[in-house]
Formats: sequence, structure tokens, C-alpha cells
Amino acid sequence: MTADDEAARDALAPGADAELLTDAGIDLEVAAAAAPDREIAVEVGDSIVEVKNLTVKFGGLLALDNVSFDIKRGEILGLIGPNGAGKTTCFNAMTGVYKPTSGDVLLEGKSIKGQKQHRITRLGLARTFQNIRLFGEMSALENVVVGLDARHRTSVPGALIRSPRHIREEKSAIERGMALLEFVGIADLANTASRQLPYGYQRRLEIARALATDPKVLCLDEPAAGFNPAEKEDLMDLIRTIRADGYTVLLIEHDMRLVMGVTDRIVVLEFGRKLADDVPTAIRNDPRVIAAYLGEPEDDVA
Ligand SMILES: Nc1ncnc2c1ncn2[C@@H]1O[C@H](COP(=O)(O)OP(=O)(O)OP(=O)(O)O)[C@@H](O)[C@H]1O
Repeated sequence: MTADDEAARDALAPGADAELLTDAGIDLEVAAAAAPDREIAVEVGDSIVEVKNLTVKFGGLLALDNVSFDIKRGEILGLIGPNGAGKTTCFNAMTGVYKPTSGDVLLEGKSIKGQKQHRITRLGLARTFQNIRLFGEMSALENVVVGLDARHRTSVPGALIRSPRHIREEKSAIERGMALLEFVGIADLANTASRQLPYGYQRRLEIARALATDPKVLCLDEPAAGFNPAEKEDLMDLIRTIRADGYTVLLIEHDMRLVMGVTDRIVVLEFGRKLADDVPTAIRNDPRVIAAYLGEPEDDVA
């Protein structure tokens, strides 16, 4: 094992400091340049996800009632609706957290309905959660590398004996992890324990970790919750950059200004049913949508 390889390995251990990254020959600028190593497909195209007659019942409660919509390749699709409308249930049923009662979810034409969460992530549908779910004691970099681990090919014996392939994969994981942290704008905090990061940076880290799985579609569940206006602006820029880098994005968000400002199309849910599906300007002026939001806090309807 070379000194570089040793250093790359050590950089994965808790408490690693920035020196180790440098020792491992990892240059932040080089890492940043490595970030857009994916095909850029910004043009909105065919359907990449099809949600078909999706229904979720909780006992007697019909949380999602026969909902159908699609997500086109390369678009930012907003999923909105008043509190309790079924947005998170829809997300959960799409990403394997809940088993749908009936209906189907297709990813690139193949059903992913009923598959386990990690399998759906591997197939290309990654998500963040409304309540941040990071490994608090682990550094920002380690949190991202966990996401990358899913893509490694070394066998368990290979990892145990620290085979050259395993070491190589670890080093490339660190480089890719750094590239992703750079991409979401928090590379200089790579070695900070995630629980010590400011809230907005924790949300960015969640996005980096989801991107580490190299998803075809990135699902963001209320990424601006708890953000101030400046942080919301920054988040809008980041979402646009993510799309410009070739990802398709599904966004649940309460903040109307953000949703209207960043999405190409919006699906509106109300009482578990689809109320509307249109471009933001049409949604903004749709009397049914305005009526659905009457009674919501003013901030949400602005
Ligand atoms: N695990 C569950 N068990 C029972 N009922 C649930 C469960 N999850 C959600 N519900 C119910 O399903 C309905 C839809 O909830 P959901 O959280 O999907 O709405 P939402 O549109 O995401 O709301 P919010 O904007 O408040 O997050 C609500 O009536 C909710 O109480």
C-alpha cells in the first residue's frame, strides 16, 4: 500500500483532518472539475417517471386517491398542495417508504412499485427527507461517501484485506465526495461533523448525499423548510444548477415563490387527489388552486 493510499484510507476515518486530503493527493480544484462527469441532458424530453393511479390507504383514510402524473426527463416538477394533501405520502409511495395500496410507479418504463427503498435508490430515484437524516457524528465528507459506497464493486473479502481495488475505490470515493461537496458549496467544511454544520448547510449536505447515488431523478422534500429569504434564493440557484448538470428534479415545497420561480411544471394535490397539472403561470391563476389554498397561512400562498 502506498503512502497516498494509506492517507486516502485514513481520510475516511472519523476525525480526519484536511491535511489528509492533501496528503492523499486530493486537490479541491481538481475535484471540482471532476464534478460534471455525467451526460448533460437539460432538454426536457420523454417521461422518465410515470405515476399511475397511485393509491395509498392508511386504515380508513385515503391519503392518496388514484393519482397519476409523469415527470419528464430534464424538468423540475413541483408537487404542491395544502397541508395534509398527500404530497409526502406520494413521495413515500414512489420511493419505497410506503407500499402503495394500488397503482404503479414506472422509472424509465419499468415498474419500481413495492421495491425496497435502497433498491429504488440504486435504480435511480434518490430523495432527501423533510426532517434531515444525516449521520451527526460523521463528517460532511463521510456522509457523502456513505452514499457513494452503494456504487462500489469490491467484494467483502476485498474490503477486509484492503485489496488494491478497494483502496482505489475509496480514494475515488473521496475525490467524488469532495467534488459533490464543492458542487453544493460546502467543500471547505468537509471535515466538520454534520451535526455542527449550520442548518442550511445540513440541507445542502443531504442533497450532496442524494446526488452521490448518481440518481436519474432527485426528489427533494421541502428543502427550504426553515430557510430565510436569502437562503431560499441560494437554494433556488442550487436547484437550477442541479438541473443544468443533467438531473431531473421532483420538488415538494410550501414556499410558493420558490416553487413558481424554479419549476417548469406543477402538480397540485388536494385531499389526496390531483387537482391540477400545468405550467406555473397557469397554476398561479387557477381558481381551483387559489380556492384550495384559502385558509392556508399567507406566507404559503404568497
Ligand atoms: N403514516 C401515516 N399513518 C396514518 N396517516 C398518515 C400517515 N402519513 C400521512 N398520513 C395522513 O395522510 C394524509 C396526507 O398526509 P401527507 O403527510 O402526505 O400530506 P402532505 O401534503 O405532505 O402534508 P404537509 O404539507 O403537512 O407535509 C394526512 O391526513 C396525514 O395525516
